[in-house]
Amino acid sequence: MSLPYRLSTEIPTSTQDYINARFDRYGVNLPQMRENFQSYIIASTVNEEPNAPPIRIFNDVDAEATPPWEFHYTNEMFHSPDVPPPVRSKVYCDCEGKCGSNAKSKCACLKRQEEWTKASGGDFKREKGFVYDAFGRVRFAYVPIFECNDLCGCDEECRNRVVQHGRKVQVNIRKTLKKGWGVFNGDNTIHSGTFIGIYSGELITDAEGERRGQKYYKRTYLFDLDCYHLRPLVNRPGEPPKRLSREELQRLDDEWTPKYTVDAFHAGNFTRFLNHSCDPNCNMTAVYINEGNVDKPLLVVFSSREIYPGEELCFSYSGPVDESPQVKDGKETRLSDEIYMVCECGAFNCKG
Ligand SMILES: C[S@@+](CC[C@H](N)C(=O)[O-])C[C@H]1O[C@@H](n2cnc3c(N)ncnc32)[C@H](O)[C@@H]1O
Repeated sequence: MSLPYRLSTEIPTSTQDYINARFDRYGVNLPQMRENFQSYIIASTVNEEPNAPPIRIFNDVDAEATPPWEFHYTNEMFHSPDVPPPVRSKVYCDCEGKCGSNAKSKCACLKRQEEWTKASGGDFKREKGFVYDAFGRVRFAYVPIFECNDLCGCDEECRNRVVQHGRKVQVNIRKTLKKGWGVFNGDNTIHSGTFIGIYSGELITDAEGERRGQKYYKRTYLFDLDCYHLRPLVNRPGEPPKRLSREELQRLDDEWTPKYTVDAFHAGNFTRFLNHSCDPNCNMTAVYINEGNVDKPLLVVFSSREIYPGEELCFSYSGPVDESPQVKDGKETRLSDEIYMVCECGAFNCKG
């Protein structure tokens, strides 16, 4: 069963075109210009996340009024015509009220979550139940999350519905000294495991991502759907996930190429401004809601530790920080395509 979706050819451009045609007026660093950008963000997302705290824009570094008006602000995924349309997940539960997460529960969503948690190689004694705790925070990282969906019987208060309820944290977009624009925490501490935002944008094929990667100069907004949890499925499409040994996973790594990439250049939300850090406080997790195609999870940003008011939110563009470095021709290489000559994250363990 198909799901409603929008094509990348439908990305709205009228607001960007309007502002850019009047750049002499709108390019000036005045409070009014920042307010226009803030209002544009609210207007673009008010229907899907009416309770999301407003995002503010700050620049005390230079004369740029706002981030460039080069993208459509959205939390949605716009599909490139050569990416398969979304298909509805065949798994849903018939729970009433909230889904139970104990051993007696017959919840189909819980069963699927536990299968994937197990296959992802975690400590299954500790990592039982839904990934979210009673406060909607992630209990263990690097496990794909399968939320309850539109066909499930449970209510909106079910603990297995977090990303679908939208952003609750207050974040700001602020110009940094050396990394362009970045995302900063607002006035409240963000607890570890909190949902921050969906890395939304254009969903394109890996080949198109490679092509665009060659063209982008200095800045890139490309992120592969390079999900570790999908590796065991490489030779067994459509089958349930299976726990594999470390050696088997290593072997599968060689055969693995991600199929899709998210490009947040033309469309995206505040997460497109998240910079890289070698000592990150956020991570990216694969989350499924209604999508039944395991190759097409949402890339979702969660905090990975407590983040204090005013702190910059960053994640590691090279994947989990404790992942062993890739070595090619005797040299350590990075795993992703970040475009900058020198890392300016400033972390004590910065790899440069
Ligand atoms: C996804 S964008 C992040 C938002 C970007 N700062 C902006 O102003 O639009 C990625 C780009 O930000 C810059 N960047 C991110 N992290 C960086 C870092 N640690 N050091 C230097 N540049 C960084 C690079 O230009 C990179 O290609």
